[in-house]
Amino acid sequence: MTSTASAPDGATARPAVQLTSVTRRYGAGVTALDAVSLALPAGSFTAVMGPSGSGKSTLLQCAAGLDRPTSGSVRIDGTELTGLSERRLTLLRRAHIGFVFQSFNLLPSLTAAQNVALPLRLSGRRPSSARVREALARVGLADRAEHRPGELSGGQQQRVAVARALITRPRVLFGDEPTGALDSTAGREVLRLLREAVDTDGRTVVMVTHDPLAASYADRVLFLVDGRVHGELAGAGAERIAAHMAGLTAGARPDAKDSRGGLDARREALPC
Ligand SMILES: Nc1ncnc2c1ncn2[C@@H]1O[C@H](COP(=O)(O)OP(=O)(O)OP(=O)(O)O)[C@@H](O)[C@H]1O
Repeated sequence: MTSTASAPDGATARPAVQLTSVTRRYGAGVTALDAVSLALPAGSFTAVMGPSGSGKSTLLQCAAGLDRPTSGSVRIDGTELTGLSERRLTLLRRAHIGFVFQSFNLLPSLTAAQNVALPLRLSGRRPSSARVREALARVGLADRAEHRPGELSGGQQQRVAVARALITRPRVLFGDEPTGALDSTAGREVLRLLREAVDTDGRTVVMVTHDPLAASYADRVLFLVDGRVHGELAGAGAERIAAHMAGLTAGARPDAKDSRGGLDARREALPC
């Protein structure tokens, strides 16, 4: 199944993320992704849901260039990832991709400011302290710049991770269960920041989640079952998303296409 959507403003644009017939096999027996095709417009927020083992993390890892598909094509903003050398792939990831993990992945010996500056330093750039301060202020942590991760709450650490992921102004921000280790208040704050990155800065966000409430922050939810895209919801609230998930895990196949009110016009399918 090819899953596509129009750009939020209705204009036809090059997708920020495009997978064409991506298959990822592990050994002979496991097909984690099975010929997945999708196109995510720039400036969109997509959530990926599905039962455990359905291939969500594999999809994210392949789309972000952290894993290589067995076959198929992955493009970020038009650049083909498959076939790039490790070095070119690393450079592309540093320049164009941000990643937020469930477990924050901050370096414990560095301050919040140093953690946020790290991606730019790894790219050989020397970030100005003003830019780092601004990134921390954006996530509400201007006064915590000199604190180390161990001195911050989980929610604060994840907000540092969001600032770190956004400081390079990436084309695409991938989140693998970014709220999975947080309480609901801290999780909402992180989701608000992701939403703001899309709405204010035009970033593209792709987030794996098990939580229907988290998924409801997205413009669109893609559902995976057995390594295949198995429908989507656009502009749906948490209840509707939860009902859809319940149908999937119960083996039912609810109507895949759904949308709500004013969002309809922005969800027209495009050729992939
Ligand atoms: N390195 C690996 N070696 C072998 N099989 C793997 C490997 N990584 C993932 N798999 C298998 O691929 C399938 C998809 O895994 P994946 O982690 O992408 O699923 P998921 O939907 O993210 O699951 P969960 O919600 O439980 O995190 C599973 O059957 C898993 O066991």
